[in-house]
Amino acid sequence: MEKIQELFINGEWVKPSSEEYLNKYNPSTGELYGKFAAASKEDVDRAIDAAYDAQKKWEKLTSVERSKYLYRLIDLIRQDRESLENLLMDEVGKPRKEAVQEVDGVLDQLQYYAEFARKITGDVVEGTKPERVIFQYKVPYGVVLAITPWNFPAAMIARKIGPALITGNTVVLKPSSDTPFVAGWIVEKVRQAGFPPGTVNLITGKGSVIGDYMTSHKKISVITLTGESRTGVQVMKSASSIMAKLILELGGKAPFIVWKDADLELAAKVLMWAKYWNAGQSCIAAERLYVHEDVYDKFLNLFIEKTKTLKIGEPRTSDMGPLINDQQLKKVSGFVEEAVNQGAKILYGGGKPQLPERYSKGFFYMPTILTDVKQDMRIFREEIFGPVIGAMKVGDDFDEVIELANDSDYGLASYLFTKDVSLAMKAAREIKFGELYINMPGPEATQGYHTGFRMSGQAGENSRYGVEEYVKVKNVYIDYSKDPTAGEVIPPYTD
Ligand SMILES: NC(=O)C1=CN([C@@H]2O[C@H](COP(=O)(O)OP(=O)(O)OC[C@H]3O[C@@H](n4cnc5c(N)ncnc54)[C@H](OP(=O)(O)O)[C@@H]3O)[C@@H](O)[C@H]2O)C=CC1
Ligand SMILES: O=C(O)[C@H](O)CO
Repeated sequence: MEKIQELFINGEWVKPSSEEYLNKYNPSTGELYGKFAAASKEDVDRAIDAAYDAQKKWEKLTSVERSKYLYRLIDLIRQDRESLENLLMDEVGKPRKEAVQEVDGVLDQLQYYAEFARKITGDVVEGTKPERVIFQYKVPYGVVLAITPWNFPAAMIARKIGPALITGNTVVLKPSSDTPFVAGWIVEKVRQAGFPPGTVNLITGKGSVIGDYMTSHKKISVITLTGESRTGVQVMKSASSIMAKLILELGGKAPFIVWKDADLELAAKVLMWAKYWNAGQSCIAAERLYVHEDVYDKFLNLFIEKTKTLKIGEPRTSDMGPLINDQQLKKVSGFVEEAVNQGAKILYGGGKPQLPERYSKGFFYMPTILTDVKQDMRIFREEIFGPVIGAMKVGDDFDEVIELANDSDYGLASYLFTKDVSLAMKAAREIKFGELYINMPGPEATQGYHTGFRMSGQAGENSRYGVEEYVKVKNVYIDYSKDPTAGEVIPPYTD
């Protein structure tokens, strides 16, 4: 039976008022996978109105009462996790192990935020006189517009609705048009968990069509977007008209630095994760390889040998699946062609893999390694978001390597492999990236603050800092003396 994803507004599954639906294609086969609702502006208004009205009641619950809904949601997801794993393999093309890992991440994040009950505390600060006091309350903003990407579609939703809900905000969720069914699956669990109507609403549809309307809607107080940097720029422009609080988790261009004293086996193994996890479709993926000249050839040969062991194909029986859609496939192959035209050389991969007929129309691309890449090539400047990496040989000047790493419009994740503690601490100080992984793989931990410099976004998610992004500090001043104006400078001043 054809899969259809409807909208979820004020506690009910509803059809789009336009009766219009958009197509979603299976990335492994290129075949039509299902259809999802194309919400109209009227649908958006109804969803935001529902969230706005529900929020007034939701914030009056205690955080413990709100957390009980989250714990019920966690149980419902855990009980039915296999169907979400299957959906991630089908809708995103994720290999089984990564689908299991993502559902673990959903549960871990929701648990982390539910445990913030009773921990969202304000302050009581002394006033300017003995009988004055200032109460600093941490209060919810109101309605949160959560806009999510397709690459970790379930985990990115959990990372937004978790902190938004526990702090007393309500949510309108706009998922990627590449993963509407994962979003629908999670929202159905929200419904089963008994969240009050309007607490969480689902609006599907093209961001390019309804995005500006949603992000300039007067009843929206917070916009949390995970997506491309150019989308973040567009959202900033549109949201400026309502001065919404922005949480922007955007693109990455992670440098992966292998120093002359590195454990090469460890670095190569970690690079297998940092480059091929989710077929390289990750904001923290290694996107630029800088290897010390003394170990360059040895390390690249080691990495190529490991890359050759990867099984490419359909998600349930392979190590690496397809890219998400045909547009991404064209974009990734374009980076490789352009780099070769500019003088880079392909050491391994390039082009589509040979696959059985059923998958021949899937959006697959070979793991690809290039050498002789230059710092000014587009493959080193812009986010590839695929299983492709260019390598550059670097000399013995570590300051220069830090400069090369920081020379990027992006500043999210970075990686360094060295046994020299002083070099590692120097990089920790001088690298201008939100995350530096030293001699280890990622991904970011729920208790780590996931944030980036420059075009990688602003504010951040996860950790207690991520929770604080969803509350505003409200200051209430009280003077309980007999004469609150005693000694104050109050006109008139002249007799
Ligand atoms: N920093 C981080 O933590 C992470 C960052 N990312 C980044 O996300 C990107 C990949 O995700 P992808 O989904 O392709 O990113 P996109 O920017 O294409 O889309 C992200 C979301 O924004 C929506 N959108 C698109 N245009 C607008 C608009 N004008 N107004 C409002 N919303 C809009 C999209 O809807 P629609 O699909 O309908 O276009 C989608 O829901 C990569 O750049 C990656 O680095 C991914 C994961 C984590
Ligand atoms: O890297 C990403 O794309 C997400 O933050 C998952 O780690």
